[in-house]
Amino acid sequence: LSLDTVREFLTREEDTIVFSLIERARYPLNRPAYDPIHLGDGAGPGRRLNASFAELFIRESEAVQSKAGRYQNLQEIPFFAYRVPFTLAPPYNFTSELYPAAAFVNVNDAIWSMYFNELLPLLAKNGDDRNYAVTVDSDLACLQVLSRRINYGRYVAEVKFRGDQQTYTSLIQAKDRDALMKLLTSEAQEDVVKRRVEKKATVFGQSITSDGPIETGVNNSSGTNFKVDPSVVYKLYDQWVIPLTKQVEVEYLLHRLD
Ligand SMILES: C=C(O[C@@H]1C=C(C(=O)O)C=C[C@H]1O)C(=O)O
Repeated sequence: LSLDTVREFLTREEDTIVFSLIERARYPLNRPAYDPIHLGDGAGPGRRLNASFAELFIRESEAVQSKAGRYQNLQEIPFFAYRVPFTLAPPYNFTSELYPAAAFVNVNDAIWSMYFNELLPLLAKNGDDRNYAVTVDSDLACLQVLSRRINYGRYVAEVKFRGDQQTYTSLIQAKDRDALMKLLTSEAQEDVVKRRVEKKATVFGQSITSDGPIETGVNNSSGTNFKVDPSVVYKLYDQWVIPLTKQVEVEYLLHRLD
């Protein structure tokens, strides 16, 4: 584990993030999939479940993946807690570079509300095609990769801690969040990441034909001809992905000496 290898991991996740956003952007907003489910035949008051179709779909999907051992790998953190035994696959002992007492740190609740309340309205056009299962399956793919990328801040923090144990130790002992945040921040690196991910959205989001040049998109600065608006991807990183990753880094460090 080195700063180069953790940054390579984050760079590769950008590809998965851009493609998962492209998939979600194929479908309209499909609002009813996110409203609390109303059971009943319309004759009586019915029964209002305290969950939406999206939430039930994600919970059930995660439960299957939990049984299959997905969350044995500490890189993966579910949005819901499961007590289902891990029974669908042969046991495999994942090793982890994380400090055990800090490995639990995650910001999945913040990712969940950011995704549904802020990002989704920017990604999907208004409309309802009733294609709810494939739509929320694409939401799940987005949520899983965003969670993996952002909560990977634990690994980034571990590397930074090992690289400068003395300075980090005194700031952790002083519980000085602001100084920790400042020490782990690299504005130059953040700028590289944001510009690269925006460029990936312009490259991956073009329509490819067998003949003729690839559309460069230079005349499409509004983003309307791309499968996902590159400026939305830039904004996603600028406002949410990077700040949340750094929040994970700080929280992890605060538990690094527990
Ligand atoms: C992840 C890192 O830590 C911080 C967060 C970054 C990010 O989320 O992309 C980039 C630079 C740092 O400010 C890093 O240094 O690579």
